[in-house]
Amino acid sequence: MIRVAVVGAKGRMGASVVQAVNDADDMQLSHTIDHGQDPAQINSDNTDVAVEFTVPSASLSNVLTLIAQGVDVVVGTTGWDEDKLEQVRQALANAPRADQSVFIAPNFAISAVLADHFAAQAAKYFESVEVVELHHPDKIDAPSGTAIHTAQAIAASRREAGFGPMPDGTVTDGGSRGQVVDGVHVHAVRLRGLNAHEEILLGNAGEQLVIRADSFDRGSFMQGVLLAVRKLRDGGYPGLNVGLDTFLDL
Ligand SMILES: NC(=O)C1=CN([C@@H]2O[C@H](COP(=O)(O)OP(=O)(O)OC[C@H]3O[C@@H](n4cnc5c(N)ncnc54)[C@H](O)[C@@H]3O)[C@@H](O)[C@H]2O)C=CC1
Ligand SMILES: O=C(O)C1=N[C@H](C(=O)O)C[C@H](O)C1
Repeated sequence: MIRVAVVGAKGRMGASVVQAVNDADDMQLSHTIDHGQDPAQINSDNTDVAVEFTVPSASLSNVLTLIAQGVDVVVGTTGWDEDKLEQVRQALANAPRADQSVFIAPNFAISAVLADHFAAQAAKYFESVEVVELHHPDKIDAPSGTAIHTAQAIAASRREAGFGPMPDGTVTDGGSRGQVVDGVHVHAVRLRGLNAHEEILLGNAGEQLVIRADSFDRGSFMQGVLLAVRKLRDGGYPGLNVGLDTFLDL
């Protein structure tokens, strides 16, 4: 049995992970931790893999603690930038176990991962690309971690293809053009009734391609979370890996 700890267990995602682990034949819960409880209770004697879904302001500290405890970590919390990722790499370089792993995914739903992949492929064939993400109104960060990841993938693809900036004649902007991530405009909608959705709009003169991914409920993320737990437990992914495509044949 894979011994799994859940950090952020009382949250929307954490509670879903607790249920998914309880429902999995090859896993058992070792710890459920939430705000105010010490993640250092989790260690390599009682846990194989910790799953972390908390808040962007707490995630790095939790992950560094878990690395020091000798535990592999699957992270779904958003808010990662290059500086934070580098701190994780350095902590892993000094980790108790040589083959220790941290896996971070901005999105564990296959629809979102494929949308991201297809958007990066398509971006080099279109003059204009913009990203719209739509979420439930209880989400605390905007734009979504997924949308930032998508915009960065689109920008990298366009750079590789030798593309310059996109056409945009906007002169006055009170914020309506969204946040510019790596040269790509990203727009965030918050609406009761939604869960997690993303649309990538690609345009040329006289034509448009729309790529859309919809997560209608949190169950959509669980297959990806359990896959990551199993992959880390089986080994072969030492160090820091980012993105569910790490485990997919794309
Ligand atoms: N990668 C993915 O596929 C997905 C990622 N997310 C991300 O996961 C994160 C959590 O999302 P939700 O569960 O919707 O949020 P939530 O607000 O429902 O849950 C967060 C939980 O973390 C707890 N928490 C806060 N500080 C903590 C700390 N220091 N230690 C332990 N627990 C702490 C809170 O008490 C709460 O129970 C967000 O960053 C969200 O964007 C959400 C859905 C899918
Ligand atoms: O907070 C959410 O709900 C989600 N957060 C992640 C993000 O910010 O990309 C993943 C998914 O969009 C749901």
